[in-house]
Amino acid sequence: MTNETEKTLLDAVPTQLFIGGEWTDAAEGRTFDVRDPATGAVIHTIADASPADGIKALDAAVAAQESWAATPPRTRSDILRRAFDLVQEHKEDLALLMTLEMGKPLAEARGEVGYGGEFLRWFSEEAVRITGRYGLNPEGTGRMVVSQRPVGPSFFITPWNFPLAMATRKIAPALAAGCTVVIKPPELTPLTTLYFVKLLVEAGLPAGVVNVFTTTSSSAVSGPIIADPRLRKLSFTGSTEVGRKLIAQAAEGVLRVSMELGGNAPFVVFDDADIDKAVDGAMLAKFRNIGQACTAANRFIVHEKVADDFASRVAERVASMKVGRGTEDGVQIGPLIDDKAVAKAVDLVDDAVSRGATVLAGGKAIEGEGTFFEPTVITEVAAGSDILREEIFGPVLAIATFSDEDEAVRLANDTEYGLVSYVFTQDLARGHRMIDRLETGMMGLNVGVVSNAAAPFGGVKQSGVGREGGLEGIHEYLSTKYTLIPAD
Ligand SMILES: O=CCCC(=O)O
Repeated sequence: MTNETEKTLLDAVPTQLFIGGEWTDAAEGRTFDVRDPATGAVIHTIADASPADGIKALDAAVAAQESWAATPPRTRSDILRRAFDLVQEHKEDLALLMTLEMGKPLAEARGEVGYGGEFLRWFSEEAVRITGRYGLNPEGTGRMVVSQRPVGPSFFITPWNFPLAMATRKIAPALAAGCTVVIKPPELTPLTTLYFVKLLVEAGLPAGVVNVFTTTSSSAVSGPIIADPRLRKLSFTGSTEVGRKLIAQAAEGVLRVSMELGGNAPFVVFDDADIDKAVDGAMLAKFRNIGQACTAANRFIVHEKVADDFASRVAERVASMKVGRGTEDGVQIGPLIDDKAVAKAVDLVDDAVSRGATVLAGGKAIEGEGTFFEPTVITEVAAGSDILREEIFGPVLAIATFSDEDEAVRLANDTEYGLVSYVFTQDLARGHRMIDRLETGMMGLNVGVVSNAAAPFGGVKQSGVGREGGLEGIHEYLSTKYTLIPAD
């Protein structure tokens, strides 16, 4: 059941597609329900786009591309900056909306508004710093001009776990660079994007520059857009399995792609680590977003001399975590996104236990309303356990041990993923060695969260292609153009 505040907020969320600057029904007026994972109750009913609706969204983005690319960078920057201010003004609404549709605790949802909003501010600052080069060629016969052009109409498929930040992390650099956008928010958490787009319009975004469709038929609607020769760029955040298929589809049109895919982050604790800091870092790296982050620590690889101490300290913290609907005071662990996520956590824990792991805290799904799983610590996890190989995406902290640095590196790198790693050591030289030796696109050295709008977010190996955020982020939406002009 929703209360009056929640009802008023939900009533303010658009229920239609946003195409060419107009809110419009889906073909044949089709709709679908959005549910609160904490209760299973329907909280909103919104438009369910067809493939034809998707193509209309692309038509609008294509029609707006030339004028948006020609819009002065300062104007693009000002719109993004106003959008940042509006996000701050509507912080409480956006946070509550994310908690309602995704389940994360309200305090964390507020944190996401801060994080997601920063991409708007950062790229409002980057929009006016797109530069080029000018110089004489070596022969002295020509002047070489190197400039940056917007890539063109871009299609975004965003995930359910960070409903605001994953949208702003893609939309803001695209707009800053002069690209128009079609975005498909996730079926499970579409409301935040719809609400955010209302704010973009209020910030002065011209018609057709951002177009949104919501749908229950993701591949059927996305496929024709990706196959359309007018599209220039595809950006996706989600699983490696889906990303691989999208890359294959994008290859047909030789599209630029940015892929932020799965992770299997190692969290390595050396015997010289400050254990208090390692425990604090572990709580963040594991339980942020109820463990449902691609950056979540997946494998705790702890030196055998400190493993018992580390395990008992995290287990004590975990046992006292409050579980409940994210809107309740003091809740640290909300529901998982759906039944499948709960079943996966159950299977991974059962498999590890059947191979000899010990449960120190939690360990089970919570019976009753909603999709809750107890925050869990398991230790003595044996090599070969599924939990060391698969992305958990839930509040389960699994500990295995090592005896020397080479073994720690071997275990940490023993995965096809390479998004982020976490290392705890007080030995500076060892920390530097780990930066070189761990095969990940990002690393936290004595810290449990690395995400920041000013930092290049992305992975190596099967964790993806490209970087979002930082100085690098805008270049995903720019292509380099070289022009030669005779010198005389
Ligand atoms: O789950 C992916 C995004 C996580 C983050 O931006 O910190």
